[in-house]
Amino acid sequence: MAAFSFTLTPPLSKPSPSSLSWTLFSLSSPTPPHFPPKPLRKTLVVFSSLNAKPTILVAEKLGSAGIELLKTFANVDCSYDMTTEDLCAKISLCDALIVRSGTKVTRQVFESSAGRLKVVGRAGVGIDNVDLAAATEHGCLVVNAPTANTIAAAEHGIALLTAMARNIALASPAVKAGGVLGCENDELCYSLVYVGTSFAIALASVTRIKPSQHRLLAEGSGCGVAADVGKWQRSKYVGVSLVGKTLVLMGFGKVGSEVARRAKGLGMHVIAYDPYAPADRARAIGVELVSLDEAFSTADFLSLHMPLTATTSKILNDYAFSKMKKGVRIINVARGGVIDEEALLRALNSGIVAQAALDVFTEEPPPKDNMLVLHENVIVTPHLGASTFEAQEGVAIEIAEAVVGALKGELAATAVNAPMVPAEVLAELAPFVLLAEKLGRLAVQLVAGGGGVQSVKITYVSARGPDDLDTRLLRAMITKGLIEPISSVFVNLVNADFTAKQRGLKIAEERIVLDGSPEKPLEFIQLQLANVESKFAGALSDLGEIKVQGMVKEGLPHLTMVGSFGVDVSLEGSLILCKQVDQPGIIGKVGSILGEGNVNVNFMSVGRIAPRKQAVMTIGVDEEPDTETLKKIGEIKAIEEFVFLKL
Ligand SMILES: NC(=O)c1ccc[n+]([C@@H]2O[C@H](COP(=O)([O-])OP(=O)(O)OC[C@H]3O[C@@H](n4cnc5c(N)ncnc54)[C@H](O)[C@@H]3O)[C@@H](O)[C@H]2O)c1
Ligand SMILES: O=C(O)[C@H](O)COP(=O)(O)O
Repeated sequence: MAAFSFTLTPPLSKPSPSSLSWTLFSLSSPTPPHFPPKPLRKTLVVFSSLNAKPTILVAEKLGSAGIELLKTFANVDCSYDMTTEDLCAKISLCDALIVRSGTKVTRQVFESSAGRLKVVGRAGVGIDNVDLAAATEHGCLVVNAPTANTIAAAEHGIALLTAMARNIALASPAVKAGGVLGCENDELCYSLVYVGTSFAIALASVTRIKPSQHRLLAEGSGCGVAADVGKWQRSKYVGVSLVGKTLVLMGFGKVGSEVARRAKGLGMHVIAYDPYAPADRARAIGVELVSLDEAFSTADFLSLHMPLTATTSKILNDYAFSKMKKGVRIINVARGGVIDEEALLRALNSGIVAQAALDVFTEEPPPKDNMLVLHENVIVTPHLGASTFEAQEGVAIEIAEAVVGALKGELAATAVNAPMVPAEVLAELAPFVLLAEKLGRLAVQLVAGGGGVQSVKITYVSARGPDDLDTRLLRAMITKGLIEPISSVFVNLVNADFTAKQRGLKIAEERIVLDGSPEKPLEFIQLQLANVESKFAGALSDLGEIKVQGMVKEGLPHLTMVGSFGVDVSLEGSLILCKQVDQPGIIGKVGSILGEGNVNVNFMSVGRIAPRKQAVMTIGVDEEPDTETLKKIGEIKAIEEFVFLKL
């Protein structure tokens, strides 16, 4: 009697949290997610909607062009000024969320989304208001709009620099209060902080105060503005020149570089501290990259252009100020948190820092009694760096395209928490991506016990050098294939590595370079699962590991090896693996049983050690055979074991 086993488990389709679900490939027809689309599309992470439009929640004001673009694809809910509670309440009804810097997208938001939120779009650069770890853990892609507000931010940096150097923010309201608005006894007086049009800064605050309160307020707050209203004080507002002065840029990325170009045009000597910036890019702009100590000790003006990270947090602190020249001037259009605000206040009061111009604050808006904001040598704007009409329209379009693209499953070029794979690389890798997932699905179903695997070795064999093959996508798809069939989690490119780690799945990758034509990115992929029992002994290698191997033929994934048996079957539909003693008539017998069961065979191949010795027969089937049909196959005498696998 033949020993046989067959599996109708585990279930491969999972309940979706809503009618909208994510798969890794777009569905061209409403077939179950485990059936691959044909032809394969160039997609990474795909939002598949069988019948409903996705819903996009826009939580902060976005340029109209972006909103219009979103509306062509989705239901758009523009709800501004929501509390955290409001946001958490709404989010489980939304597939995507778009924010600027004013909304904190916390872990609570992802948890409240109950798996529905698939894309967060940050309409701007800084993503410090999005909990990226939580997004990744929830398989939510985060995209940003990193380029459209660069120039606006750089212009704002220059505006603050020049406005500060020439006391414009202080002088302008003083003149206006006396000469334009008037400042009569007991009349209410408006104090406008206005930076000249030539520097593209508009208003900051409007304060209604009585003249009798001016001096009091000024003395109490340390702010010179109110006390000086109505005065034509030409000697008080003498500034400092920029030409020949050293401007230090902390962070030499997109904004930093644009500030550098402009500052050089003003005749400044520009140097930068940025350990990650390429020296040749700096040289091309005529900027020298210097050490942190040199940056601190040589600056006449120091302008911040780095992201807020654990390393940059409070990078300007007491130590930093102690290294600076007396009279240094600070500009911050990056993030409030890169400055230790209390240390800056001390440095201003001690005279080390002569002036500061701040667009961003640790807490936004800053509390009313924030002593930095009130300091007479500090000028402020309410996070206006990106706020030009042009930048906001650009950002809105950039983020709308990114979010819609991500929901459609297109490559997210501005993904923040997933690998960005260039489109041409993706196009080439697409069939291998499908192969990788199929091999993972197949391998895990060969494991006895349903407990999954603890370690997998992936071998990529290619004629290309190891540096020419980006395996992140392939690894993610193998992980998806290994984990999804035995769990209820959805794995995608965003959360694959995290999910593997969380489940204790160790992944070792090896690349073998073959002689041959490097036209194809890969010859084949092999998976080996160690320390597991198999429900199909024929899949074990000589070393006792489950081993499967596949390649792409004519654009389609093929299984080419099971254990030590060479086979060749297209990885479509489902698969029956039979181990038998090679002899005439077996293929016919299995074929007729399947025919009787109305199961269509799409591929068949036999791999054998030698004629009349043990062989593995692989049969690709379009339909799932019923239990009776499988039982009949198992009863064929020559068949030692067999397994049915859903791909
Ligand atoms: N105020 C605004 O409205 C506004 C507008 C746009 C950008 N920003 C902020 O400006 C900053 C820069 O934006 P970007 O578009 O130029 O970003 P970017 O990524 O192009 O550049 C950031 C640069 O900082 C460098 N950097 C990172 N860590 C560093 C460290 N420890 N020390 C020195 N340099 C470091 C990076 O190497 C990179 O070159 C970000 O914080 C962004 O959020 C603010
Ligand atoms: O990081 C950014 O892009 C800027 O800080 C702009 O932020 P905002 O979108 O809130 O203006």
